[in-house]
Amino acid sequence: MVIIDRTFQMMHILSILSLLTVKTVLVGIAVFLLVMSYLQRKKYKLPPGPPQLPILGNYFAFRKDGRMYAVFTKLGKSFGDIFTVNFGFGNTVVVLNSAEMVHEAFVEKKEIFAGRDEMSWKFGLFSGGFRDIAFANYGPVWKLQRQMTLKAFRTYLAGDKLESLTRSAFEEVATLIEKETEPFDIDVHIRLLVFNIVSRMAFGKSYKIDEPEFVWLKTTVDNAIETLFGGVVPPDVIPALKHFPIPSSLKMKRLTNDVIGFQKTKLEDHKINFKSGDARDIIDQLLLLKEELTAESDDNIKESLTDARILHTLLDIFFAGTNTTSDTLKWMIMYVADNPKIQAKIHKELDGLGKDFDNLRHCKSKLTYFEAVQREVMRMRPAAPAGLRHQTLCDTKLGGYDIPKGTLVYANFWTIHHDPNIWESPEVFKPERFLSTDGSLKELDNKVWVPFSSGKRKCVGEALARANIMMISALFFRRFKVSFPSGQKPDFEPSKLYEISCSPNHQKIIVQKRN
Ligand code: HEM
Repeated sequence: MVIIDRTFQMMHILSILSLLTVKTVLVGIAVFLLVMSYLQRKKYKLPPGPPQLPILGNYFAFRKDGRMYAVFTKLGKSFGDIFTVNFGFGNTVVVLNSAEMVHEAFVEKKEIFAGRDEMSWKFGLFSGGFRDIAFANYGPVWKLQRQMTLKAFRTYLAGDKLESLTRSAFEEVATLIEKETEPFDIDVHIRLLVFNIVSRMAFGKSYKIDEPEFVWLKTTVDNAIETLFGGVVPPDVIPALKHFPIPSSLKMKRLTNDVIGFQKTKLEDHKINFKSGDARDIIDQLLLLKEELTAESDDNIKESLTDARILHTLLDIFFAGTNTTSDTLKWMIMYVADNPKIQAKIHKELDGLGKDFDNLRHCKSKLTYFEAVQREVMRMRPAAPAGLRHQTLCDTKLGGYDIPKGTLVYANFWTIHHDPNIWESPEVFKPERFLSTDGSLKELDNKVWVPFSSGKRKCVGEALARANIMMISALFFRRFKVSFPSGQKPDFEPSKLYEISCSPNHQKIIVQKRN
């Protein structure tokens, strides 16, 4: 009896102690963060920002509207071109909120602002320990990996490979669209089309609309984007928590294992049938480049295309390349549907190509109005309106403020694209703003038109994305005419579901085959 009593007493004391420990740890963290932030503010002249709660920072500002760029834009009205904001749990970032500030940081000080945050547990997990392009820090291996990937992309851009696979992927999806006799949501068709182009390019496979692998891939890409960018996971606040079975961390791990497993099968299949002289797709191109690098004596060069790096480059292509391209195409369809005069001009220009339409990649100079429409869509609705976060690689200054080494930085491209000091009536869809009075295209000002960002970290897929968007939309508008059902108000408000992307809400559209 005495032993049982003692045991109960011990258990009671232990449970009180464990409660105290958790409380003490939390209070300790709060005090530590406050002291650190006070000391940092004293030592440096940091950009201003909204008042912050202890631990939670400005967490509640982001709870109301999940869209990061929208919150940045709102804060920018009070704090100007450069400010500091805290997502919570010490996750502080500096936001660049004007064309001047982004240009100074990403272009004039490009080497300093080219870093990525290698402390993040979730980005590290997803990128296999930062072995990809998007999350890896700036350095010689990353540079080479990026160059090799661009080289592999170029094999598609240089010849007719991209156009012929785009045409065949388009034909399959156009047949499905033609079957739609009632107004419908075109989301799944556009995504199927883009997935099929990207997956044919990456590993030579295309899908049917109801094929389980396609449905899985589409859902997984959405889930991964949501999980990766949807708030803080506990191990990113306290690294030791990565060893604990916390639901959000487990979800992240499961998802990562699933996508890595998927790409691994594709890579292993390719290795079995790989022939040096006959590169079938991007995996083969990368394997070929890897073979060439094996003879190199420089370890950095060899390291830039290990199997793990090829695998994670493929993941980047899917995660950074599919939703961005589909969202841009969906916005374009919506803007054109809402502007019959613009649609008529597009049809006239495309019809005027005659036989040249069979070689779209050579028609860019004849499609000036159409190009202006694409630029205007990407200005109005940039697919990644706040890009990915950068990190400074050494102490620097920006806009008169100190930016210490290791500062996390976001650029708000949305504000630049909607700045009335740069664009006349920025909320009006007006492709003509990109044209001279004689109808020729104005030179693009890459300081103010930045859907793909700028500097060292500029989107690696820009050329591929722009070629894809041009060809898919040319094929689409040559074949179809679009409109909104009468009485239905088009919804141009970007979805509030996504933190870093700018996606249209689901809505119905009428698509008619032209004569
Ligand atoms: C309309 C389509 C697209 C838009 C608007 C877009 C936009 C962007 C933006 C804003 C960034 C962040 C740059 C920064 O951190 O400063 C980015 C990065 C990236 N994008 Fe894209 N992107 C598009 C399509 C693609 C495609 C098709 C691919 C691949 C095939 C791709 C691959 C990447 C990669 C790998 C990165 C990381 C680059 C790095 O960290 O060096 N993107 N993109």
